Amino acid sequence: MNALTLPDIAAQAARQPLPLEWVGMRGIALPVLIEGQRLCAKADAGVSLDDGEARGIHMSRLYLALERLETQNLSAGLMREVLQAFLDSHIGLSSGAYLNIHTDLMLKRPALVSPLAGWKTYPVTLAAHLKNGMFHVELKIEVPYSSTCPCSAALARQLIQQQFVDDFANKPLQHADVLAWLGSTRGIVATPHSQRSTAQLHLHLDAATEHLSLTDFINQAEAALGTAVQTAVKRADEQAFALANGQNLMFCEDAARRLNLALRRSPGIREFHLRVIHAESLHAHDAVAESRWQREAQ
Ligand SMILES: Nc1nc2c(ncn2[C@@H]2O[C@H](COP(=O)(O)OP(=O)(O)OP(=O)(O)O)[C@@H](O)[C@H]2O)c(=O)[nH]1
Repeated sequence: MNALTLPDIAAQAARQPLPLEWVGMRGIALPVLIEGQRLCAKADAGVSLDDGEARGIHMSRLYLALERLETQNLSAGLMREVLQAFLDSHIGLSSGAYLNIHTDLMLKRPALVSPLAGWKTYPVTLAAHLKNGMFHVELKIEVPYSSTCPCSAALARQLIQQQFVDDFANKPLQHADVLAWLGSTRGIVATPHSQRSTAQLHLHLDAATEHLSLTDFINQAEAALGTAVQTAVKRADEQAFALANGQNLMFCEDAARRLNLALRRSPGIREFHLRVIHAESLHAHDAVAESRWQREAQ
């Protein structure tokens, strides 16, 4: 039997004629290049099946069109090229093409004070579609950070004041005594609660953006929050981190507002939806805030 005699079920007529919105493959293993970094990714590739009479799409054509993602830096333009290849290989069958790339971006981050550095991963999804000639690309990034509760900090300060009143009642204040007291556990009888938190950024990018810098978006988000989680840490770094947390006390609402204001200044974004999740240590549930923004039409 040769290739010409292989049965081609996809070319048959559908038994139950009906168009389908999305047909393709999910979770295709694929090495991709992002900002020069070779990353292990999973791709979802699909097209619409507009011709309800057609039995099936041609999965292998979508699969093979992904090949160019192995050798070229991932960009909006490259994703558009791949989507166009999906459509070109499904003329008469499909008017919409879809491509999602899921990966973990790895960034080496310096310590706050010491000359150390270490790696952090940031889950990333790039989702693009090309439909009736309209191209659309979105980027989802998760950024971990630390948040310290401002209310808890104020309550702790009040207890520290009360302890000071108790310990120094009716005593003349001596600089050395106060300094020693501040350095003792009595000088910090209560501590505010803080928690590892996550910002989920869902960015709708300008379709014309050629240079896609995920690192820039992550850096902007971390700078706005001021309390990025650390990698390699010595005591000097931990002390600097404690200071950063003390200087950036935040409810989830504060974090959402900070990110909103930073991202709307960021070039290349035309719309976003963000969610911050504070995995509370005070509660067994999370504190969550969401925010949206859309650039006004010019
Ligand atoms: N459409 C479709 N194909 C599937 C599915 N599951 C597995 N396949 C297989 O995917 C393989 C590739 O499909 P095609 O791209 O049409 O393969 P082909 O006919 O050899 O390639 P072309 O000549 O380019 O059409 C076939 O062997 C299908 O049986 C499915 O659920 N739907």
